[in-house]
Amino acid sequence: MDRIQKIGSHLSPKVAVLGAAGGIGQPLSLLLKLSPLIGELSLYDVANTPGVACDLSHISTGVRVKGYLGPQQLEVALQGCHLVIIPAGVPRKPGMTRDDLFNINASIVKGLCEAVTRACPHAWVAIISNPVNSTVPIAAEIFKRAGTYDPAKLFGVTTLDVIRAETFIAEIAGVDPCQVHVPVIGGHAGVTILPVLSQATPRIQLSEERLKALTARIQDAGTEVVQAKAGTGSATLSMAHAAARFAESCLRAINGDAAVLEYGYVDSKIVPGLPFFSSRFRLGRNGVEEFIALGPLSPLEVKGLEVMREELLSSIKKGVDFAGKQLK
Ligand SMILES: NC(=O)C1=CN([C@@H]2O[C@H](COP(=O)(O)OP(=O)(O)OC[C@H]3O[C@@H](n4cnc5c(N)ncnc54)[C@H](O)[C@@H]3O)[C@@H](O)[C@H]2O)C=CC1
Ligand SMILES: O=C([O-])CC(=O)C(=O)O
Repeated sequence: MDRIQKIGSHLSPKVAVLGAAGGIGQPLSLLLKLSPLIGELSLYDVANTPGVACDLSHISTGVRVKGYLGPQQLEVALQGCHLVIIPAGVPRKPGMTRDDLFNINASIVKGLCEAVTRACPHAWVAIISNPVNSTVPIAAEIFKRAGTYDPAKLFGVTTLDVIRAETFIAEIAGVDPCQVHVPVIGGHAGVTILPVLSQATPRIQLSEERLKALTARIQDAGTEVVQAKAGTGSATLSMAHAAARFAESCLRAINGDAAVLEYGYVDSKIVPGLPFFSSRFRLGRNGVEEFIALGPLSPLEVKGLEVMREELLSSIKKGVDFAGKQLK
């Protein structure tokens, strides 16, 4: 009886993927369809969602799948959602920075977040669309203006940086990536991505030159994929896995697990002067419930934190200014 009540008291969360028919959206939706933590999957895009939803709906798991197409169906798609994941927007081509995507993706994220304020104002929102360093501050401004902002429930997804750092360190250390833990802090673009290699477990002993090279590889890993894909897009499969891992953490917390540790780019006071910052936190039912201190940084990492400051701050300001102009 006790067990039945416990199970019965759990939610069967409804999760929306906005941009569900895209390069990230499709494999992410597939992974979410396989999740035991989800009751309903709401797939929204401006193209091709009926086909993606129909295809996924034939997979024999308990997750109900519905597809929604075009702006007139957006708020219907969002009704009752507990978690909204946003990979909508254009990806990079070789030679572009993530910031080059701002002009198109800022408006897309703004429009989607406005719909969230009307249809599911209490949902957790996880933003994948680049430039994450700016799109998350845009979302925050939209939510503030609507009076629905809960800083504990808005995230930029930086899990891919953590996954890459785990993978590259595992290669060097010759261990299973599952055994690696490494903090990756800051933001999600170039020098704003700061792997804290001095805190990696298992400990890695590398010369300063090799530490710098490993740091640079983690910072430039997105570009490595963009170049390998040669004009057809950026990371999609590894990103889908990363977003599914992040979503699982959110869903565990939504369902009452108060001991979930994650990384994400959030409204933060952890580094004075940087109002959005990615670091480790503990999730609970209410979202981010506790920030984990950064811990001791090596001289190289202290320098990395200083080097990122200007770029991260200017990306945050760009997002806030954009939202301010749009909302006038
Ligand atoms: N945070 C991260 O670590 C990462 C972020 N990204 C970013 O994710 C975004 C998506 O990348 P991909 O899936 O590869 O691009 P994609 O072009 O394959 O897919 C994007 C999807 O968004 C849809 N879309 C466009 N406007 C929309 C709107 N207003 N409402 C709903 N859907 C809309 C498109 O129809 C398309 O299906 C890009 O901005 C990319 O830079 C990519 C990899 C990692
Ligand atoms: O590099 C890109 O444009 C996509 C991205 O954010 C990543 O792969 O980390």
